[in-house]
Amino acid sequence: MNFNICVLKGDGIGPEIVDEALKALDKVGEKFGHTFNYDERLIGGAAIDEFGVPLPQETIDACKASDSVLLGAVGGPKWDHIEPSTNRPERGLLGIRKELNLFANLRPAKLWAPLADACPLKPERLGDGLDLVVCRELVGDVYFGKKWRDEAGAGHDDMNYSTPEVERIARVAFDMARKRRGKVTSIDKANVLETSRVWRETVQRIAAEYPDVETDYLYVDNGAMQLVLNPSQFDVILTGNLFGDILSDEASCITGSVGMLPSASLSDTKLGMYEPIHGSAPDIAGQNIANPIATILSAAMMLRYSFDLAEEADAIENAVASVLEAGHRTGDIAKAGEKKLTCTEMGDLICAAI
Ligand SMILES: NC(=O)c1ccc[n+]([C@@H]2O[C@H](COP(=O)([O-])OP(=O)(O)OC[C@H]3O[C@@H](n4cnc5c(N)ncnc54)[C@H](O)[C@@H]3O)[C@@H](O)[C@H]2O)c1
Ligand SMILES: CC(C)[C@H](C(=O)O)[C@@H](O)C(=O)O
Ligand SMILES: [Mg+2]
Repeated sequence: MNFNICVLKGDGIGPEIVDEALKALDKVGEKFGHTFNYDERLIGGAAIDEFGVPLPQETIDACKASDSVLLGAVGGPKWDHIEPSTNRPERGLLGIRKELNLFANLRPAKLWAPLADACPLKPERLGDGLDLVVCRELVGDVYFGKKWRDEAGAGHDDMNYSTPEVERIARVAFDMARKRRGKVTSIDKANVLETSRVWRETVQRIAAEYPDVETDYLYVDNGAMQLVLNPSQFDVILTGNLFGDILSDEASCITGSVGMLPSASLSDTKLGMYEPIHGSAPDIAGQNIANPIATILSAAMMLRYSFDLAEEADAIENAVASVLEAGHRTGDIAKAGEKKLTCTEMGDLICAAI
């Protein structure tokens, strides 16, 4: 089959890690007889440099015309002077999420068995290990509320959640829990925030439609603590945009590195956007040492969710497992004294294993 993918490499390590994911897709195409066509467009700082805006209309149009979008990362010190309410690189990412109505951000975090020693938690804390999905609402919350400075110079960010916005992401989480271990933990701050009260009341109502799914409610401060004290209690974490951003980075470090966590951003159509959860890592950009696994696994999620190619997605995930099993590591997951592969070498090994 033929698939058209809009490729947004972005900034920093973005181009390095996306190139490895494209190699993996090509390998899958070769093995299973598919053709993946790539339409490369600019976003983030790269788009600011070329077009003066982080999300040019032609990038939006190309994404909408594609079957799916693969993104690296945006941002970096070069553009850090630009204020958050205007055209920062990150606005390009938020903008494309909104344009494509990607309200459901799935961030699976699992500790791959060969990486047990890269996990910072003591084995007794890990219990049955870490295998959870953060189901993060992605187009609402304080991210998309009005932002302004008043005359006194105070900053304001409006935080909003409507009932329909919570309902649709809650259904995604409960449906997913049914296919997994049957548990949803909804994380909010309902003891303080009105948005979280709407969140909790709505989740409670949707939970009643899923009596077969166990539902738990935690305040986010406790949730953050539970994640490191007893991570195996979590199956699906259902949470808002801001809390999901923070909790997913926290979950990622239990897996050994933020460089291991992929994500799928989904709407109610098949057109999704797939990206690692990490950023553009300016501290290591241009050195060919970034871990490409999160991006390669994001490409696998694209095959699974946008293209319904489960066997092909399995081929990528099994290849990652076998490369880790054989002891190959990039710097972020290597132990002291272990050989550190380059980004390209890791991509090559995964392709060979596919
Ligand atoms: N989705 C995105 O595009 C996205 C996500 C997060 C941050 N950002 C942006 O990226 C820029 C840098 O942000 P930051 O430093 O807070 O977070 P970051 O995720 O870029 O980096 C945090 C740390 O993790 C390391 N790291 C990240 N990805 C890695 C990988 N694949 N392999 C090895 N190490 C990796 C980095 O070297 C750094 O030490 C900022 O402009 C931020 O806004 C973008
Ligand atoms: C860069 C930023 C806008 C983004 C977010 O906060 O959603 C990032 O941190 C992420 O996790 O994808
Ligand atoms: Mg983040």
